[in-house]
Amino acid sequence: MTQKSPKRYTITAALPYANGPVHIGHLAGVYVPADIYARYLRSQGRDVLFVCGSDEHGVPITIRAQKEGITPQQAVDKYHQMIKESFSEFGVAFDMYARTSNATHHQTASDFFKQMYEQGNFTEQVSEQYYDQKAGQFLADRYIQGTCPVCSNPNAYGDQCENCGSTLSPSELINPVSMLSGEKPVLKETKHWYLPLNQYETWLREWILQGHTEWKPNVYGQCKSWIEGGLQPRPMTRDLDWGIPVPVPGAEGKVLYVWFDAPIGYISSTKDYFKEKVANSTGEEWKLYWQSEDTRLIHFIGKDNIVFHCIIFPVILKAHGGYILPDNVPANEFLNLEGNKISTSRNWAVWLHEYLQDFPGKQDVLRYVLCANAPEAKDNDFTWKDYQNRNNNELVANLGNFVNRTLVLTNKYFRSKVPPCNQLFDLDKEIIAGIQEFPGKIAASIEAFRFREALAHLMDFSRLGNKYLGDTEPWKVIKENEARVQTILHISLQLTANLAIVMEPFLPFSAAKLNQMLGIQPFNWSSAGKLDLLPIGHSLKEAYLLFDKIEDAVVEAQVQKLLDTKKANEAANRKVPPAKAEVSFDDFTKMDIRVATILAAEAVPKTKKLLKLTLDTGLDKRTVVSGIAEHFKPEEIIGRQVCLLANLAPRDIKGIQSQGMILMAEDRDGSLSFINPEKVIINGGTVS
Ligand SMILES: Nc1ncnc2c1ncn2[C@@H]1O[C@H](COP(=O)(O)OP(=O)(O)OP(=O)(O)O)[C@@H](O)[C@H]1O
Ligand SMILES: [Zn+2]
Repeated sequence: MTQKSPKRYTITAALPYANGPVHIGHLAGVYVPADIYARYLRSQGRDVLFVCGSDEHGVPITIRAQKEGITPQQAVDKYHQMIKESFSEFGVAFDMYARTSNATHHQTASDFFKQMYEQGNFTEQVSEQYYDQKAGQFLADRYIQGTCPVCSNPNAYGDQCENCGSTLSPSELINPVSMLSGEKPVLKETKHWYLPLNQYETWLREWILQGHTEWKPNVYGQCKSWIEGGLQPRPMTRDLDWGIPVPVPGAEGKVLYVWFDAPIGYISSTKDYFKEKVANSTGEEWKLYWQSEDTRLIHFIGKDNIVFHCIIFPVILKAHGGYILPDNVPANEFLNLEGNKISTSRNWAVWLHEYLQDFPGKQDVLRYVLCANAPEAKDNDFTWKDYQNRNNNELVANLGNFVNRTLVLTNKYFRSKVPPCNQLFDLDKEIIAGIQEFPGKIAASIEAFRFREALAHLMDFSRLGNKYLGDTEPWKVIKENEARVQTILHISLQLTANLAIVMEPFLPFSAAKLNQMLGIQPFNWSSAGKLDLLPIGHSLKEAYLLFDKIEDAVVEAQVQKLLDTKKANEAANRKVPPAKAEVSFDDFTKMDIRVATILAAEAVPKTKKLLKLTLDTGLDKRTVVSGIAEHFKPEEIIGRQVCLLANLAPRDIKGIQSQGMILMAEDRDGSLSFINPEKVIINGGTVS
């Protein structure tokens, strides 16, 4: 049950997997909402610990390392550093960003497992698994390739066929082959430790289905379908050499399942925080954030992590004992990019580190767009056009415009000193009521994890300010009634100072700039709604624009980058042409294929594709017209040896008689390559 006023908050954001950089899907799904929530609670003066770190174990890391010819540790070092830096530059204000390959985590996860083992929380089960005798190693599903039983794709993996999308198990693959050695793997018995989820079904029903009806419908619905679908025991160990060794007898060569150790990473990260960042830590403070009933634990994740955070990790915590359980898991659905699923392997993403490079100083624009369009209830699409529109029409035209007009007019009429508030009319009282009400509305939406709604209220708050200036027209009134303008700008300035408070969780960089222009130290949320944040006579600092317009060319360049990716992907996916019908050996021997040398080459006038070649075939000198002009310049190919189909019936091409055809191979991108002997052969040498 949600506690009304917890003493402290532990906020976790999904551990990013360290086999690639962070993209906008991760940000919109997890890190932007988590950061807004943590910043908001801090501004409320609550005791908050916001932890994250890199998830560095598991099979995909070992596969990537093998592909790149480096060790798994080198692979995770590279991405951990990159992810950590880009989060920090983007303003994600973690208290701690740790990593699961470090000593604190290994110890914590290992102790966790050991205690559960000793308490008898696991069941042991022996099963047959594929084993590579040459490599001396059991094979994770991803390490086995074979023919898909569904579509006959020869390169299906042990867990999945990427051609037809079928979920597979290794035993279903036809002709399985180990990706480590290329050998045929054998079945061998292996023992694993299972978490008997089925034994927790009644408890999960009570705890979630009855006790947490307030969870988001997408989260509650997924939990319900998992629980009602019948929970099965899940192995918590793997046969692998990268990870945390299973700390029990008879488990040599086995490591903890990555989804056993990763969520414990939140606890290790908390320990690291006190160890590394708090002077004179007793080493015990982390317990308050994980074991004290008056702490509220919130997990921010994307939808594919729901089962791990709502079912498996809570069962682990419950079985271990002594830990609090998540109070809420406000998981988001997925963000897509320009109509397609974001994908690291297909490079279909806007990468955070590239965005930071391409759009320096524009962290808040991306934070704004990702929150305004967050996939809170259903999958959503990011487009560059929408990014540009939201910047130009909302941040520039609404928020930036109001702040700028207020500051510029105050400078112009009152030499940047906060003017007094004089007689109030109904119009002014409405705005004052707005200043008093909006912060509470925004807060309520944030507390309910409705970040899009909160941001919409924030923009309405600023819109109220713009409307006020539009309705009162201080630039006209100044000529006859300076006292009236004093009041208008006084109220507008108080609204601006309030905006700086409520903006901070969403747009921290802009809030800091605004505070600086206002010449004030940041106020916290308890001051929001007040009408005297800026004292009369207080001097403002120089004003500049909070947001700039983004031009078409800038977003077009980003769209072009994606189009280039699409092209490259299409080329990479181009299939080899299907096999032709069978021919007899006699048919083959009818073809007279020979080595020849190009003596001369010239473009065929009025054509784009054709070159006229003169060849020495050993038998004669002859002319061949070839469609390779788009791939080779005449001067490049003179002197080359080629293979020629010499007895092809002559053909008239653009008025030139072509006597034969040279052989070319086509690559996946459509580029051509000559077929020629590996060493120089006499002209006329036969090919068979
Ligand atoms: N497109 C997306 N939209 C929303 N959330 C996402 C998206 N992609 C990943 N996430 C979430 O981000 C968090 C971290 O993701 P993780 O590092 O595990 O990558 P992933 O899910 O393997 O993504 P990818 O395959 O794109 O690298 C997870 O909670 C995940 O649910
Ligand atoms: Zn298939």
